[in-house]
Amino acid sequence: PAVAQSAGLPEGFVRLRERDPSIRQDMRYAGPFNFTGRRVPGYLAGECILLRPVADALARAQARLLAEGYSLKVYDCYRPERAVRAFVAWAQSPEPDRMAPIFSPAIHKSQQFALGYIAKRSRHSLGIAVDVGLVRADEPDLPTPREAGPCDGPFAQRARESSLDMGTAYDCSAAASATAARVAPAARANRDRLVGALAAEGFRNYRLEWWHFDYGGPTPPLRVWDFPVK
Ligand SMILES: C[C@@H](N)C(=O)N[C@H](C)C(=O)O
Ligand SMILES: [Zn+2]
Repeated sequence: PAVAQSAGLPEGFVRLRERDPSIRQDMRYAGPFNFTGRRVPGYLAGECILLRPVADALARAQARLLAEGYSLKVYDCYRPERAVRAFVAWAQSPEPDRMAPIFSPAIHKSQQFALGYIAKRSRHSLGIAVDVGLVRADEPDLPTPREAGPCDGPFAQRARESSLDMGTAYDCSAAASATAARVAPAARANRDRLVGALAAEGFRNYRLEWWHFDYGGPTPPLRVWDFPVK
């Protein structure tokens, strides 16, 4: 269904909450529980913003999943370009990586871009990419975690973000995050369900990250954006 222009956003963008309030949101870069350990520049609010056709496609995938007892949960959507610049500065800074034991147990932050876990020209800044996980539709909304064990460790010790085991926690810079990596059978089934529901609506998964999807359907002309998330 058509929705009115989202107030304060450039034409063509919509707040996902207005398009589909049933999709859960835990926008990690708007607070300190992410790999940088700080709120990321450009995120003034924990709001998922996307180009309208992308939000529409996500809402269709959500309808598909709700019918099976599952729900989507988004962690990042449109990403201002200044946030990407902040990721580059973070990776290059000599400051110790306090969050490494949680988000990147085996790699140094200076390797993040070369290994493909963060992009210098991210499709998130075009408004067509989404970081999204799967939860059970009947599980209570979990608060943003404040601490956690290693993201590729045992399910019970990882960040508490879903009752479903996805094989790693969100934003885990580790080999087990690759969508086709060998993971427990339940996690394999959960990844397959997520990829299947999104692929059916035009999203392509990024092979190194089970949670990252780019929309491949028709959109308005694409460009890099830097308006703040609010
Ligand atoms: C940083 C992570 N959440 C992510 O989105 N990675 C891809 C590669 C990106 O930065 O576009
Ligand atoms: Zn992503």
